[in-house]
Amino acid sequence: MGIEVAQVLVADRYRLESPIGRGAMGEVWRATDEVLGRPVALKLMLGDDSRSEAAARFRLEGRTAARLSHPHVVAVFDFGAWDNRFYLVMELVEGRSLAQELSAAGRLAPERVATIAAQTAAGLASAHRQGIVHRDIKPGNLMSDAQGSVKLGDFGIARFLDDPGAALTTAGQIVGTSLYLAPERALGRQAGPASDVYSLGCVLYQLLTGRPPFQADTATGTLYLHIDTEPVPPGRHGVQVPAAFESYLLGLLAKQPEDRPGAQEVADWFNSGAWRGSAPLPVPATPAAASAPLPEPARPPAPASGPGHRSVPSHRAAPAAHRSAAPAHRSAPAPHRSAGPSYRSAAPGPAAPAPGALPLPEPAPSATTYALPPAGGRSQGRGRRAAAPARRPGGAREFVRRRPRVASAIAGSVAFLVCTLLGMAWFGSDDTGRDTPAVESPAGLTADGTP
Ligand SMILES: Nc1ncnc2c1ncn2[C@@H]1O[C@H](COP(=O)(O)OP(=O)(O)OP(=O)(O)O)[C@@H](O)[C@H]1O
Repeated sequence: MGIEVAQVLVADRYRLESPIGRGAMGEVWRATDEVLGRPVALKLMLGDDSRSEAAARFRLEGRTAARLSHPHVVAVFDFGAWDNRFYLVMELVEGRSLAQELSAAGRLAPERVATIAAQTAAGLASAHRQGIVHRDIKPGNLMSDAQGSVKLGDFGIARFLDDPGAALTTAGQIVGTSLYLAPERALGRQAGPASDVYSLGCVLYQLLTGRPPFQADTATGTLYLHIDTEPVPPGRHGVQVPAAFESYLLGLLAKQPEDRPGAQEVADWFNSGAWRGSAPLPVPATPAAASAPLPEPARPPAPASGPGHRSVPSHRAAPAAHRSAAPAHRSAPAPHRSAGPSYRSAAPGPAAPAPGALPLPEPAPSATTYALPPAGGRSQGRGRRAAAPARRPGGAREFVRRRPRVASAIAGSVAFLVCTLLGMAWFGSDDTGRDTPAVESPAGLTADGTP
């Protein structure tokens, strides 16, 4: 469905020059705006069904990007229909995507990744301030211009926080790329700004190490890894990354959205140069963290498990992994961030040397829609089994810390039950008690323990 003849004039204004590339929804052309006499990028929707999801994505992308004006967001100039197809006219980014940059280099030096982090986070923060969640942060959607400046593009599956209905997500489906999908989204919850920050963390991790933090051999398996497996610290992949950079990066990958810094905070931190710090960021005490063994690498998971395997990501799953393994600051409570000191307090130090050449990373898949496995299903054992080793025993204390109200309600119920039983025992010898109706405990059990 490509344009066969170049030099086509779209909407009497945009002259198509040469194709740049093609994504799932459209083909992007280098074109000239004949009215303003400037080069532009023109995305032409594939197919001609203006009622299709692609059309909705196109409209959404136009509407979304039109709200934004930021040096690190690809500007959108125009949107319309021509020859039964929608088109979107954008700022032409003369350069390449970070996916291409990564493919060429294998992995990028910390200095470059820090610059990318600061710029992308700044672009993201501007979207978040407008109430827009991008939802598809990945290397292919980050473009680098001739000066190496990064621009965030492709708002085709973005979501307006004030208009959830605008998101192109069918109930029970998750839109995005599994390699970069935040745990809360893998669990079927709505994306928020923190979900973008998590995705950015995945991208930065991949740029530094040449591999994404989580990857199984199926998309669903990857989702489970996001939910309950701790990322391997980048340094353990043989990459020389300043300690402050590494621990901050792991903070972006916190399982709980509230434990991640905001996009503007990320931009400020990287801009400050704090990432060069040679000491890890101060963290709250989690004794097991420093010496914890490496979690199971997020690599080819074990074969599918048999019946009875719990395949549905439960909301309890994430905290279980959250409290395990390496990056201790992940367990920091939210105020840790809002007060601002910890992530930024590491003094700038000498930059680590750039890593040498390494094997090429695996190509990133394109945006995909996933359906969550049905509750109680058992077909997704592969990723789940790979994820399982990340769980650690001894979660009661952490549960109390994270869910104090639930914990105190449980404790109250138990105390009530114990008192009731003690009372029964105390007065049990009295025969008058035989006519007393059974007392029902909060747990729904009678005093003699029968339902
Ligand atoms: N404004 C732009 N300037 C220059 N190149 C662009 C621009 N927008 C997109 N491209 C390039 O055009 C190609 C296709 O982009 P497009 O956004 O359609 O798809 P994608 O992001 O690669 O995949 P998908 O949309 O399926 O996730 C990519 O190589 C991208 O880098």
